[in-house]
Amino acid sequence: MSTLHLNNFSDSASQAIAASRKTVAALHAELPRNDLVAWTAGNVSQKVEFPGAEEPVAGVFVIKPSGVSYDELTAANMVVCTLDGTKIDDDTSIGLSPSSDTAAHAYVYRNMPAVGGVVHTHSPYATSWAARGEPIPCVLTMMADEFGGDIPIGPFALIGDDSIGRGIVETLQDSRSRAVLMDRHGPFTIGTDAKDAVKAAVLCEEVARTVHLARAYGEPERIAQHQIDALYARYQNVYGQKDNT
Ligand SMILES: O=C(CO)[C@@H](O)[C@H](O)COP(=O)(O)O
Repeated sequence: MSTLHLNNFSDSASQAIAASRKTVAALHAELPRNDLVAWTAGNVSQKVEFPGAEEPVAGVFVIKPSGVSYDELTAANMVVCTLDGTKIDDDTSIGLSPSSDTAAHAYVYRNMPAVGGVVHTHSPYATSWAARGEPIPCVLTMMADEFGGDIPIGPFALIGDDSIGRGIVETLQDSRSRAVLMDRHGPFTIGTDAKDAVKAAVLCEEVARTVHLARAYGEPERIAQHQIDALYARYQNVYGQKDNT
């Protein structure tokens, strides 16, 4: 744990961290609710950036503690880490370790500045594609909309250091996809914030399941590239509500 304490941040930064802890705790409930995880095997994080120079670090991220039941997750036991993955003194117990995927989340935040949220699950259909080391081909309009093409496979990597994070960044940095299936491991998704990354995790599992079911009756055909491009452009720019605030 670093010697940095929550008290070292300004009131506005502390409030932003507190709001993120609340958000991230609540979003973890979406993982079991959408059948994306077994037991405690999945995690959500969100980055909090401090644009001014007055804070002790440029940013932190909030992530769940490792191996704690989703029912027991609250804002108060969300762990706060600096962007190198070190837990700060966040008023949680000194023995409460962050998720075992913390180094992977930290690497993504350090190397993909536009990413504000990261999610990892072992959702069963997406993980079955990962187990085969097979990308999910873009055979559904929802895939073109949300992922802009195939959902790629990332390299095989061991948990515990930067390896998984490096694999995620290498695979997604030049891709439109917000999901990567780490080889023989499972999906990691990214978003502008934690909610956006959770949405990508839910939709990744949905398309993994649907394409799997379709393949029981034959090989579905990939959508033509120009149609994928048109679908992606429309969905990214027109779909949903405009934020007028
Ligand atoms: O891949 C694995 C375990 O097989 C990890 O992703 C863990 O399942 C994450 O659990 P937490 O440490 O986040 O509770």
